[in-house]
Amino acid sequence: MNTEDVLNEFRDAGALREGHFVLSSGLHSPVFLQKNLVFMDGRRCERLCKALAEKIVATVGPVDVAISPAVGGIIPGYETAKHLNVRSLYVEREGGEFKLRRGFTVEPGEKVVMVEDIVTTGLSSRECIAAIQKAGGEVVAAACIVDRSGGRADVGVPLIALATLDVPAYPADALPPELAALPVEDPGSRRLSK
Ligand SMILES: O=P(O)(O)OC[C@H]1O[C@H](OP(=O)(O)OP(=O)(O)O)[C@H](O)[C@@H]1O
Ligand SMILES: O=C(O)c1cc(=O)[nH]c(=O)[nH]1
Ligand SMILES: [Mg+2]
Repeated sequence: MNTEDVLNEFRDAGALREGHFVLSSGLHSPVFLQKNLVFMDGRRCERLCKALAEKIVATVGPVDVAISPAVGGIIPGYETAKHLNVRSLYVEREGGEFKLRRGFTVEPGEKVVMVEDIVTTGLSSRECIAAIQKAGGEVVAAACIVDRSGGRADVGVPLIALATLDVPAYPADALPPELAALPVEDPGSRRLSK
C-alpha cells in the first residue's frame, strides 16, 4: 500500500479535513487527518494496519509487543498488533505524562514497536517511547499510518510510515492571514481537561 492508496482511504472516509486546526504540538494547520473516521470502519482499519504490520516485519523483523499512545494510537495499535501476532498495550496520560496503566507490563529487553496513528512533530511518539523505555522495553522501531512531517520528524528510533505527506503547520504567532481568518478547532485529546 503506497501513500496514494492510504490517502484514498482517508478521502473515502471523509477524513481529509480542511479548515483551521490547532494540533497536539500547538502548531496550527489548514489540514487535519481525522483518523477516527478511518478507524471506525473495521475493514478499512484492517487494510491499513495489515499493510503496516507487513512493513514493520519487512523492516525490523519480528517484535514481541506493540505499544501505542492513547487515545488516537489505541485502535491502530490493536489492529497492527493483531497482524503481528503480538499483544497490544497502550500508554495514557497521568498528570500529563504517558504511563502504562491497567496492569499492562513489558518484560525487560522485550522488543517493542511503538505504533502511532499520525506523526506531525514526533512529540507524542517521543513521549510514548520514553515511557516504554522507563518501563523496561527496548523500542526497536516506531510505526505510524501517516507521517505528515515529510519525513523530517525525529523520534529517536527508525520511523516506519505507511504514508508520508508534507503538510504545512505554523507556530501560533506566524499564521498566514487566510488561516488566521478562520475559526480554530482543537480536535485532539492533549488539552482535554478531566
Ligand atoms: O507528532 P505530534 O506533533 O505529537 O502529533 C501527532 C499526535 O497528535 C495526535 O494526538 P493528540 O495528542 O492530538 O490526541 P489523540 O491521540 O487523542 O488524537 C495524534 O494521535 C498523534 O498522537
Ligand atoms: O498533529 C496532530 O495533532 C494531528 C494531525 C492530524 O492530521 N491528525 C491528527 O489526528 N492529529
Ligand atoms: Mg495521539
